[in-house]
Amino acid sequence: MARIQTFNKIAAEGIALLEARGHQVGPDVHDPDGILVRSAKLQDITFGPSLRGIARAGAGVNNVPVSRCTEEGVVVFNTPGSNANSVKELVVAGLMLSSRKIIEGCQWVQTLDPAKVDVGKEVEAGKSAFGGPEIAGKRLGVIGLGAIGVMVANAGISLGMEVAGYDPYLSVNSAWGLSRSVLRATSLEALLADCDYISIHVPLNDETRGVINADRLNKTKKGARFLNFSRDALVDDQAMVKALKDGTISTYVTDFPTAALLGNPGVIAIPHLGASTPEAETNSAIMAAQQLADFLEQGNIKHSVNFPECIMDGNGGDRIILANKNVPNMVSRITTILAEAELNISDMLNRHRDDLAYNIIDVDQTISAATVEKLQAIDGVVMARVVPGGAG
Ligand SMILES: NC(=O)c1ccc[n+]([C@@H]2O[C@H](COP(=O)([O-])OP(=O)(O)OC[C@H]3O[C@@H](n4cnc5c(N)ncnc54)[C@H](O)[C@@H]3O)[C@@H](O)[C@H]2O)c1
Ligand SMILES: O=C(O)CC[C@@H](O)C(=O)O
Repeated sequence: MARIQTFNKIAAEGIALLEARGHQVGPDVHDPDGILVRSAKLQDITFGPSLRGIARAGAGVNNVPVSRCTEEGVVVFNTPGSNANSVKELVVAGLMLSSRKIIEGCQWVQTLDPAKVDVGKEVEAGKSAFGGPEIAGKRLGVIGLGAIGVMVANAGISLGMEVAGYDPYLSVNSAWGLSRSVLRATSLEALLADCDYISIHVPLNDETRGVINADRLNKTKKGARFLNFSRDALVDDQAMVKALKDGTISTYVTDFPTAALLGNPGVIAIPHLGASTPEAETNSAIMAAQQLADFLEQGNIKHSVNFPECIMDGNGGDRIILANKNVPNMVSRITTILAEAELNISDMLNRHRDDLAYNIIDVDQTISAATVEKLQAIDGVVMARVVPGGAG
């Protein structure tokens, strides 16, 4: 049984999955082995020595201190694609909202006083103030063609738009999913200069922070509509406000309102609703719970953002999981200690990602605490634990 602390409200299906597997789950769980989180910021939280894994029910992990987790041997998971359709649908709504003055028009209708005016007549007389162009035939630029970007690009094609995409790290999987009609933008600047509607779908990291800045906005097509359903800090807010004022950007639709944006004409601020559908919340919670449970119970790693993917079927005996710096001679030092403890290795898997290696080792005998301590003491070992019967 593992102890799993929840941050945020996690969909009941994910909690039920963990409880059905015998784990204790809830917001008040102390000394957790695992954490299940949505958007709560974990940066300021000190993790206890028992913590082994953090599962983010969602795509973005900028609320998790991933580098610190890696140093402490804590595996961080996310749930790629689990909420992509939910975001795509809201982006489609955002395209319409940015084009047609639907929000202003609805707000105006509510101001009409039926005691004083004929509402039907007033609507017909006043509606011309709220017109806006169709999106069909216009050009949509999609920055980042991952789970969400591919769906948005394909939706744009279905809606009769010309679509251009920009993603220097496009995966083979995304390429397979992308409509053949989507054009390839040769650079971010080319996409910005050429598109009437621009939607950004990249993770927030050191490379992408502030990627939409004053310089790039200056090169953006006059009057473009910009949609940000990814993260606030991708866009320089002050530069965006200036671009809205001088007409470079006609509408900024964002799922991440900030103080600097509120009250500025042309801003459509949505309260982070991209993943707020029952379907997405359920998908994300189940996927996060499943991945965390598989790791805590068996040491298997799927969809981690800091550890390599590593999955091995077991043989019913004890299993040791071990993370180490990816330097020469580590495997021989590990296996020497196991041999000295007269443990017979029945199966072993070693995978690496960047500077980190991860091992799953199944043995025929029971592993003692003393052996684990010797493994942990090897210079370069970040984490070593036994998963009792984990190879079962
Ligand atoms: N509004 C919401 O509720 C909501 C929900 C889900 C995800 N998100 C945000 O959307 C982001 C994307 O989600 P996803 O599921 O599509 O992720 P993903 O990992 O499937 O796709 C991200 C894509 O961005 C590309 N990319 C990375 N750096 C880039 C760069 N510098 N320029 C261009 N492309 C770059 C990657 O190659 C990848 O294809 C998440 O990181 C998260 O921040 C928001
Ligand atoms: O949990 C949410 O509501 C939002 C999740 C979203 O921002 C994500 O990155 O997946």
